[in-house]
Amino acid sequence: MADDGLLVNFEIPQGTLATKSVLRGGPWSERRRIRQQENYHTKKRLRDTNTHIDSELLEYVGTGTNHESKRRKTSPASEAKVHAKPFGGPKPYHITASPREPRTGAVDKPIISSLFSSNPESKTTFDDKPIDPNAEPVEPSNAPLSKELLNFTTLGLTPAIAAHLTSKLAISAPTSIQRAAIPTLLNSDEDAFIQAETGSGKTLAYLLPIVQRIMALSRPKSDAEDGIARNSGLFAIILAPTRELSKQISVVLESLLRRAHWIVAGAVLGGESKKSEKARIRKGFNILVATPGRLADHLEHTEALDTSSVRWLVLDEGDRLVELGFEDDIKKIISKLDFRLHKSQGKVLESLPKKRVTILCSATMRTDVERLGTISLKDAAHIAADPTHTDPSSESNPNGTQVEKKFSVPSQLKQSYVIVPAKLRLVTLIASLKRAFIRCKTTTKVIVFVSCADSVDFHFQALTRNESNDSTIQADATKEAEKEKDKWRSKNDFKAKARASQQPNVELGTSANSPSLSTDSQQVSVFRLHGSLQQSLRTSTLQAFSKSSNPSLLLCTDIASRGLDLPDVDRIIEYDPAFSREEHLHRVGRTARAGNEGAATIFLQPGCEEGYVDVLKAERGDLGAVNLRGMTAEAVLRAGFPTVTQNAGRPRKNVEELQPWEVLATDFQLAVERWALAEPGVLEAARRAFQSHIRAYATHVKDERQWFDMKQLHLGHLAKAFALRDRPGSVNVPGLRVSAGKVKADRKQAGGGAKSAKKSDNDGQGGEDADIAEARRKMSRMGRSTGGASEFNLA
Ligand SMILES: Nc1ncnc2c1ncn2[C@@H]1O[C@H](COP(=O)(O)OP(=O)(O)OP(=O)(O)O)[C@@H](O)[C@H]1O
Repeated sequence: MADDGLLVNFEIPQGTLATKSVLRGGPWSERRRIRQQENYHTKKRLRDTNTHIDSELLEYVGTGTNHESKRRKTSPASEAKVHAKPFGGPKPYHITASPREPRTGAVDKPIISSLFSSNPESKTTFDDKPIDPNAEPVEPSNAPLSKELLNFTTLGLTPAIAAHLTSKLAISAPTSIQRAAIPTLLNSDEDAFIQAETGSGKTLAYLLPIVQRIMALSRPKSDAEDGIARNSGLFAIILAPTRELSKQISVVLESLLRRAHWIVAGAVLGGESKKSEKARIRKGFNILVATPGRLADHLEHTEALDTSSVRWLVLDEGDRLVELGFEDDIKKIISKLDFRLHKSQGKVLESLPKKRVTILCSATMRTDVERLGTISLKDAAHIAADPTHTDPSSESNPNGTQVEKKFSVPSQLKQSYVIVPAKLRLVTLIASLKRAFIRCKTTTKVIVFVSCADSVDFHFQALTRNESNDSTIQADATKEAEKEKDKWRSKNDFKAKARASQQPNVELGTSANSPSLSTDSQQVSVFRLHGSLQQSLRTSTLQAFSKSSNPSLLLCTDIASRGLDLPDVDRIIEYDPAFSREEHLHRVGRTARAGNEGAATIFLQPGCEEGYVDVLKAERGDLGAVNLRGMTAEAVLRAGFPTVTQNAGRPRKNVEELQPWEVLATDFQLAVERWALAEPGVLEAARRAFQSHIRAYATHVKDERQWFDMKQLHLGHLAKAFALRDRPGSVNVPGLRVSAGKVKADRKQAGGGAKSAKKSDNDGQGGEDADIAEARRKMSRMGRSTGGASEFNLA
């Protein structure tokens, strides 16, 4: 029926695993002979059931070596449980090995447990109502408006710029936020706070008025003649939190300036040589895009950087700027700009604002943005996409402007949540990716968000592993298990720890093909991205993902959640839920941009995490009935691991060859587990990922810990999702890949929400510390000591 690797769906005849009789009396050699005979017959009976049981499992459930059976106090039958209540489907029986408490002095043995047993039940009731195919499609909320009704010239842009937008950028009508922002920024010198949902075109909303007003400063009389030059002064500074986002803004700006080649824009982003940046600054820029740290540095040390004529300071992704700890840099920048403007006594430049205008941009609104507003804005206008859309929770910010607390996802986004027991997470992820790539006819791009860099690396390896080695690995499984035992024996060896910490990572590229997701007719490429990669790699990886003509998957941390405008992304999978609701909104906002369609799926575990479904429902309001669906893991697995008859693309096979989805999923899981066991580098990556994942889990913002509660995590089950057969308590990977300073910044970055939650805590002690302490407690229970990996590899 099945090959060697399968361990589910076989029936165990009564008495197969009967308890052994206890032998007393007689010579010891006779007792030993009888026990050996009994072992032999037990093995034979199991073989005679006409089923194939995974050999590793067989050994584990009690027919292993004499050494093992001698060592055990409990009988084999008491360790093997026969579960008559499987996960969904017909009622096959599963044999699972129940985890045992570690014995002092004994070598821990790997645990192989069935995927489909002992899983917690979901309390969520799923709406089985099929989607009405004739239902009216939902109007996109971030799409351009009808060009018959409105175009850019009616908003006050010059015909030349409007024509350039149409011919070079294929943009002919403004979006709602552009309709609201462009006239205000063209005609007034007030500070502004631009708030609109993801993918609504906020970048052009502030760039277009700035470019037009600089172009109007001194137009060239003819095409042959230039107006202002690059050394005429720096008029606008745009700050963005990440280098990726700054680069992206630079690209959009450059494309606009093709219409005004005499205006020169540049970028100082860090990660490049300061010397070459200084040389470019000396030549002069009219518009500068920068990351705050690098700009503050240049303002301090580069004399040639003259900011006396700066008339715009744009803070893009304001909340992220604060979250990443740039508040002090921004204060420094603002005070330097104020001082130099004061010294120049505000040179009058016709068409430019009389004073410096600060524009703060964000898709979400929270305390961080309000604080940044207090630092940077004065009497700011609040520009929202739809001014009629006010929320009862709106309140005044410290500048007296009305701010909208409510923020939602683009209306056309199709959202779903899957309730997945911890053990099934990996196979369900694979199933949902297989489904996404097989279903699509054209190039599709999927982004999978996970909580930490180590988890990105492990899943990248798992998805790109060479499956053709699986059979060799299976044949060598016993040998590898022995090797593994040796490694476990030496795990307390200091030298081994030191060696491991010196080479914590296998050499990994940032892109590769995925045999697990590819089919005969289409290759799927996988990319990985996180903050621990070198900047040049990050840039090239993003470019390669954007330009890839294959169906592609980007595995990443929240480093890719903000502002990035990657083309053709059709699906977001939040494999690990975001640390805060705002972050979740930014993540799902990488799809369904500018009126395009998109889908987003979040993985939640049964138990307290299911409470998050209400947050999703509240987020969608009335549209939830159409655009929010709940699914069981079983439904996703059935779709992703289809039996032969379900798989319409392949020729129909004999009935005997049909394999249920549970078997295919188990097959996949066992293959990944064996692969991890067989390769020491991979095993370490899996353990590291598991460890970092748990630590990262503790950084959910305080308000959301009712749904993401460390105490309710089942570590043993979770370990299976990282292909580990280890007892959680024995996972203790020493060594950190990032420096302490970087980790501090990373924690700030990824746990920013937690940080703000802590601030809002009245007693200031707050849940963050308590939860991190809980993570530590859990980890120390897991590993007795945290073994140097005392921080999160989050970035
Ligand atoms: N008027 C328009 N018509 C069509 N497409 C547009 C228009 N304005 C912007 N876009 C496109 O919409 C996409 C999203 O724009 P942008 O990155 O500025 O969104 P955003 O609001 O800043 O999103 P986020 O909050 O995620 O950063 C870009 O690909 C951009 O080219």
